Amino acid sequence: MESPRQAGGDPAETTLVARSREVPDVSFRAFLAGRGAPRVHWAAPDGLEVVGAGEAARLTGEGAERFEAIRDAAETTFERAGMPDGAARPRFFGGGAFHDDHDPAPPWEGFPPATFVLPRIQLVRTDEATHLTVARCDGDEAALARDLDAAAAEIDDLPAMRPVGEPPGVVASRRTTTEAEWAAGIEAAIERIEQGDLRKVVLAVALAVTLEEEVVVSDTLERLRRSYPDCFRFLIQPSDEAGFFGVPPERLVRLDGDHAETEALAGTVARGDTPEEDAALADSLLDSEKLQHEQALVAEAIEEHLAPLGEVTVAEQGVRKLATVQHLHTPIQADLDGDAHVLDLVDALHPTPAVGGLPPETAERVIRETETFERGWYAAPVGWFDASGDGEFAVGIRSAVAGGRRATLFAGNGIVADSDPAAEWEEVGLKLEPILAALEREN
Ligand SMILES: C=C(O[C@H]1C=CC=C(C(=O)O)[C@@H]1O)C(=O)O
Repeated sequence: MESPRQAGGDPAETTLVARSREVPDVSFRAFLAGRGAPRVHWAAPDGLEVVGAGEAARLTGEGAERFEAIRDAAETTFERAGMPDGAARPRFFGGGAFHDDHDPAPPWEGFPPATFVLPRIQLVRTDEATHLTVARCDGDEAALARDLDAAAAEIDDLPAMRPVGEPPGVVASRRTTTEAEWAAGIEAAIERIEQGDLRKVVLAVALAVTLEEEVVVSDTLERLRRSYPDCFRFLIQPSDEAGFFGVPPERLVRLDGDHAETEALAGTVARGDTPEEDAALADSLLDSEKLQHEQALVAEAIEEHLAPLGEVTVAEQGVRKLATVQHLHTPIQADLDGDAHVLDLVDALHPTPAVGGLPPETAERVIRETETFERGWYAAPVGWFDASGDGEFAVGIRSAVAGGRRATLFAGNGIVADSDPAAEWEEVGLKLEPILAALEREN
């Protein structure tokens, strides 16, 4: 495995310093628009919203131990740091690819198997206040004080609101898998399930979209806020060429001290056109043996992975309603026995059978053999961690990678013994629809 790298040199030889101050609330998209890559945007359903730009430190890892290596390097980076705490504390933002041996070929240029950036400038909004935090990795406190003054002056000049521009418009869109290939893949997976060497696999499609004009990814994300109000929103933009963004309804894990929260989200039906139809569809979701099985495998696997780490509590199952689909949803919590870093939990949980399958190794092999596109960071962990190892990660679904006049959207479905290829083809369409709509112009 390649060892993790840090901008500015070896983590052991850098001194991270950071400083913060409260600032007036400004438009986070205006902040992003005025700065080059790398850029990040993170918004969680609990109200935390962060934008960051520039790179005080970057950690990159490869191979099966990519997250462990990043955790170790981050601990060294933070060891000698003098830093703000509370909401304004510096955070590393990033994630990894679905497969740990990912090769960053197009459209994934700039997205290695795992990478995290600690931004030079970070703006954090909570329910209470907005804070500006600046960071450097050369230990130069005097320069840091000047950075903070300069960044605060720039923030002062930003507008409180920024209108969302026109969508780029869609010229053409094409699934990179034909319906016949899709059906053949599903039938082959079902055969393996019937033979007994596979229990479930999540197979996905990519939708390649050609845009009329260059996409402004942060505006696209803002448009999606309306269709996905209670979801995560993220943007990871390592270069000006491409940004990975999404509105995942699914938390991979959140760690706060020794308390971890996650969830099993799987099993899908459409939304109804009327409240009655919607409720009937929700009932059919709850009553479906197939969909209950699909989700139970996810809940059981999560429980199994967390059980050795502490006491696990599984809450009651409910229905999670989104713009075009509704899912079975079970919140899961764990009170951990020992000290853990959120990246340890990411490592233990990814990929859950909501995006991979069971047994995990067989499912990953089937995914590689069947899918006709590169998953890249789709369906993989994306989020942040701080100096104490706390953090939060979403599962990078309901997502796309976009830059210039090109976007690639992704969506996948859990396949079990009684899956029907035609119904599954339609279901991926429902999952792709909101992001596609955020790129389209109204006629
Ligand atoms: C893999 C995806 O969704 C997962 C999460 C919820 C429901 C799913 C399903 O019903 O198949 C998937 O497991 C995706 O949106 O790309």
